[in-house]
Amino acid sequence: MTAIKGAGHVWLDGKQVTNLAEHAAFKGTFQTIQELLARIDDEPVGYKDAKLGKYVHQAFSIPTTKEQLLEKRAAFEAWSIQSFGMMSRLSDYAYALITGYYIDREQFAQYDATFPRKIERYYEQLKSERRLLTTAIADPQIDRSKPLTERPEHALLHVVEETTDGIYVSGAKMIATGAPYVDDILVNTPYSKAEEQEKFANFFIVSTQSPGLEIICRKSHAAQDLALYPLASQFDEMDAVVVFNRVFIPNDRIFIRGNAEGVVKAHRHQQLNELAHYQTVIRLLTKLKFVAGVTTAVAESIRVTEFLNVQQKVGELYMQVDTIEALLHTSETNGFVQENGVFTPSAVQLQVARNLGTSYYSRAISILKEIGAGGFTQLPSTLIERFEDEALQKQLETYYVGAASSAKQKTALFRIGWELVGSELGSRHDLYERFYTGDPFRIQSLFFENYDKLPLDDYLDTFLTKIQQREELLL
Ligand SMILES: Cc1cc2nc3c(=O)[nH]c(=O)nc-3n(C[C@H](O)[C@H](O)[C@H](O)COP(=O)(O)OP(=O)(O)OC[C@H]3O[C@@H](n4cnc5c(N)ncnc54)[C@H](O)[C@@H]3O)c2cc1C
Repeated sequence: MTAIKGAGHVWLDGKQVTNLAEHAAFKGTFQTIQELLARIDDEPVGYKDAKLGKYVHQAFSIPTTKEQLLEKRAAFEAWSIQSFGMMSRLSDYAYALITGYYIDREQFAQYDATFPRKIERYYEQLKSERRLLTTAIADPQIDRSKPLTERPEHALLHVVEETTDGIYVSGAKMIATGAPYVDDILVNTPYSKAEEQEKFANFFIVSTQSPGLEIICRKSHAAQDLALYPLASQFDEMDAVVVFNRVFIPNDRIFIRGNAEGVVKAHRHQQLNELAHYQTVIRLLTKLKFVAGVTTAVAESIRVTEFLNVQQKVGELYMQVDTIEALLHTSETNGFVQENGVFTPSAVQLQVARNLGTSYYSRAISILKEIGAGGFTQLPSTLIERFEDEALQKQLETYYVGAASSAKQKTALFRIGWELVGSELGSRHDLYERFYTGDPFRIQSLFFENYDKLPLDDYLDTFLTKIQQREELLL
């Protein structure tokens, strides 16, 4: 079994956590990741790599046909179903990202001649060692109104010393989801800074064991009791700020060094990487199905399914699921073999799905809240069977019973609902789905920028020509 090492310097509640596997805030998720990793040894999550002679994650496969792409889908689905879509930054996303860079490696040689060789080596290492990887792109929120050139040096991650073996960097990055659990973090910057750009324009991968690298965790949303907190006890993937105090990055992990255009290109590549987005959309779909399933069960448990307004709301959740499913399906059907021989899902539908996801999830949670209503706060603070008074237990069973389910079944269901709509973990997921893919406002403008507008122009021309022809006829 692959052992998770976790990061070196992890800070929670002002204290350094030395043993993640045993710490209450990390234990459950640690176990979950361990179980997911074990599945790489089998299909559909893993495939046998011919060169290595062992199973590696499907995220690393390079599809040349639609069938091979669908094998990837099965792997992404298997991991996300096991975690109900609640673990968003499992390394399959980052694996797909690196696979995308690996496929297009020659494109980046113009920004750094060493890129192809280094990414090739890292891709092989990641695949073979089953290293865990996450990403950290955004700089800390200090004063977003200031143009980059006016931001203080500490606000942007920068090089403080260069040696023949690598660079020392200082500064911070927000946010790296899953940082305490991973071996490496991919660090880039989404823009170019005109002045002294070499200092700021670096794309590298840092080991979480690096001296000077501090992982500053947000408050833990994890819980211990599986029966009371089925989600928080297994799936708090944690988010963290990463502080760099003169962290050494060796040359072989610096993919683009001091090239402003190159780092922006690499960031755009992340924003447009179909294989990585394929994973995110599959994960989103799983999560929306989960919420739709919980909402249906909640509605049925109190039999409000008879009311039209409830039917309409739950129906909206099914439409969300079917819309994302249809987009995913179309991206596969419209997929094509690129010049480099790689079968790629069509990008537009994946981007639409990602963008819809930023508002769909909060809408789904809002619907679940409206349907479960007061039922989510009527839950006793512990399980009915844990009450010390047996007579009261019996009595509560009659009050908490559902229309067609026992009190035990119904309260267990509402506990999941509460975790989604009312817990800290639930709020974090709402925030995550709005922002994980970047600022939705700016991502949508990127969509505008990249959209093929020509067919729309052609349509308009057709209409205008028709009007003109009619006008001429009427003359
Ligand atoms: C739970 C969670 C987990 C995350 N995990 C990761 C991760 O693992 N890896 C990673 O790289 N990132 C991660 N992110 C970060 C994510 O990429 C950013 O949140 C996202 O890019 C938005 O940036 P920001 O949070 O700095 O918001 P800001 O950029 O500060 O935006 C705040 C508000 O101001 C507006 N605004 C700011 N600047 C402009 C501008 N120039 N023009 C117009 N409007 C503007 C925005 O529209 C927004 O409404 C995560 C975020 C969350 C919430």
